[in-house]
Amino acid sequence: MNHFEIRDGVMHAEGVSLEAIAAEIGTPAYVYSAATLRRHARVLREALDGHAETTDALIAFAVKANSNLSVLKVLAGEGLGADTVSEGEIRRALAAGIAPEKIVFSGVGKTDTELAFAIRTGVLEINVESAAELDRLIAVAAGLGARPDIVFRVNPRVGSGAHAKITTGAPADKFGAPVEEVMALYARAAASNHVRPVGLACHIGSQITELSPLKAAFAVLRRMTLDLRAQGFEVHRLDFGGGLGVPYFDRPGEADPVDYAAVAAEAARGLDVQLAFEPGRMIAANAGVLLTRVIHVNERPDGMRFLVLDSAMNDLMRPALYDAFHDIRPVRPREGAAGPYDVVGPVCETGDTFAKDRVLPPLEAGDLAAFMTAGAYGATMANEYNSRPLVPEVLVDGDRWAVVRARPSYDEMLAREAVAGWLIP
Ligand SMILES: Cc1ncc(COP(=O)(O)O)c(C=O)c1O
Ligand SMILES: N[C@@H](CCCC[NH3+])C(=O)O
Repeated sequence: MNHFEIRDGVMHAEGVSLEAIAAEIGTPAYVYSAATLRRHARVLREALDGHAETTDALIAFAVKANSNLSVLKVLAGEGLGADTVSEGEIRRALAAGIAPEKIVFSGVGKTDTELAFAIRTGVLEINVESAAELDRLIAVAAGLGARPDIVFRVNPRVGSGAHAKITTGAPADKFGAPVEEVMALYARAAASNHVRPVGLACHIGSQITELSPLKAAFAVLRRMTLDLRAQGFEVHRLDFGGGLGVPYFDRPGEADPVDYAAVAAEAARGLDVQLAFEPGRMIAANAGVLLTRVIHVNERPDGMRFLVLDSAMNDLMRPALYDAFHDIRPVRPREGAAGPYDVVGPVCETGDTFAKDRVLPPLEAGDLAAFMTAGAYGATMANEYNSRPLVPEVLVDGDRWAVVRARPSYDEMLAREAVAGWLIP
């Protein structure tokens, strides 16, 4: 079921008209559907419940995809944990009521301060990505008299994802340690009194629409588990990462969570391990839209036709960064023939182009439109370039809605800065 649909001629998020939201808080604004978030969490949980190996798996939502406290709270209510990559994300997960035992701490460059924070918090596991990090973690844990559980993130040499900038498992990617290195690091960690190696992790990329690369990566972890056990090491946790793709409506084919669960279950068969998954996009992407208004249509004598929106690359960076496709739909569709537009924002960059030659239904100055599939890596990647105030976020839940991140006023934006004392006469 789609929770963003046209009713009485206007697009609604669940029971709330997007026109009503725009009238009250202005545009641009992200709007999330709590029902869609819950549905996606349940779809994955039910798929995992289909196999003995995956039934008790931890679903740790990748906070980087959408870190809004209300979104995390909705997902915490569904029993999800959190995959985090910074102290800030751990703090967000905790603030949303996610228990430390459901928090995974990943990332290629965790600082000593962040590692100490994670240890003191008592997170489920720290995913170690390199020899350099292992050494620092051992020193930090020794200083605290602690012995955290760690999992090694393997770079399985299987890269996948919709764009070169979002693969993470190819040999030259900065993520994870090569298989042979992990085998050596595992022994080094097991010999330390300050970390306890308990398993392996991988995450090979994002917006993955075919299961074969995931299957290959999971098979690497399976083989390593058997090899490590044969050497007498304990391996009881496997973290299969995230990466599952979603429909962006430009091309067919997202991976089916039921098939995904089957692939994961097969890889873990007979291993008697505790599994974790770190989905981000799959949970949040289609649970959000970016609501925007047409500033004007610039029809030039040279034939170019620009649809100039009040949202820009600073609000939704994916098209500029990855040439990503986002479906653009009128909030109140008009009668008339569709036609091509170059869809742009007001930021002073040629790259501030959402789509070129996109055939869209008629749109006029003042009309509202929605970027679909914007609930993941939208608001979290937004910034204030061109001194455009940070885009606000709204959560809809049935007939209720609330602003869950307010648009800063210009005064608030300026108040974060200061003029150095010596510059004031
Ligand atoms: C370690 C890790 N886990 C999980 C994710 C979430 O990925 P996705 O949103 O594609 O599911 C990411 C981001 O790609 C990641 O780097
Ligand atoms: N931010 C990216 C995906 C990277 C995921 C994080 N490793 C996107 O919007 O598609």
